[in-house]
Amino acid sequence: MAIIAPSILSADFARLGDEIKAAEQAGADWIHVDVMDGHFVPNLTFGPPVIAAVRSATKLPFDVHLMIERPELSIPSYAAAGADRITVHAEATVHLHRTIQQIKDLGLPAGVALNPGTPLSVLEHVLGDVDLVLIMTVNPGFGGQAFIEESLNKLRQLRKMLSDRGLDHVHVQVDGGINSTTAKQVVEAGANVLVAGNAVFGERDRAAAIAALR
Ligand SMILES: O=C(CO)[C@H](O)[C@H](O)COP(=O)(O)O
Repeated sequence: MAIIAPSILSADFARLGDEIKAAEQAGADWIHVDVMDGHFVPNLTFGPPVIAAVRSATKLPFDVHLMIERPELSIPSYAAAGADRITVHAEATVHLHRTIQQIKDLGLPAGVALNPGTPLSVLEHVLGDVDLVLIMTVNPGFGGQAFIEESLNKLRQLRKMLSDRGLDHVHVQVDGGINSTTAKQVVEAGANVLVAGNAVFGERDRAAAIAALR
């Protein structure tokens, strides 16, 4: 069964702790934490102090997605703030292999995210080191965008790459434009972790929203 990770980018920031608790009560598996720096993506969200402040709101894992340039400079701060897993963008660090090892050395599962325009080939020599690959199904930066259909081919190719290498245990996560229709499509194409912002926090009944995604 797919892991559902509501993205707090679409939550009410004025009530962030309560929103996270509501997502847990509604049946979420992970809390997806979107960190944006206003440089790598044209939007700015929050950093370690805010994450640390809401960490006690839930026992669910914090799945921290760093949409920031040079993540290697601040990964230890996100770990200290309470990240349970950290995903960096392949496009945002020159030393992807070293950055993955840095996350693993902190005792956390490491993920690599790819923008829609980035080919799977950048994963070729690090695939055996990662716990998760995040296929962005929109261009990162904002919630509420339309799902990019080409992502389905990318997901199928990624699942084949993993299977060919005996790496079926690696999580395949999708993020952007996921709703009850696209959820079915991405799972059929190989995704097993679904990030959803508006499809969860935009709905009054979050439990029904998460059930619909499953
Ligand atoms: O990483 C993100 C944007 O960069 C968000 O997680 C994503 O946009 C979720 O929002 P929605 O499900 O509404 O598309």
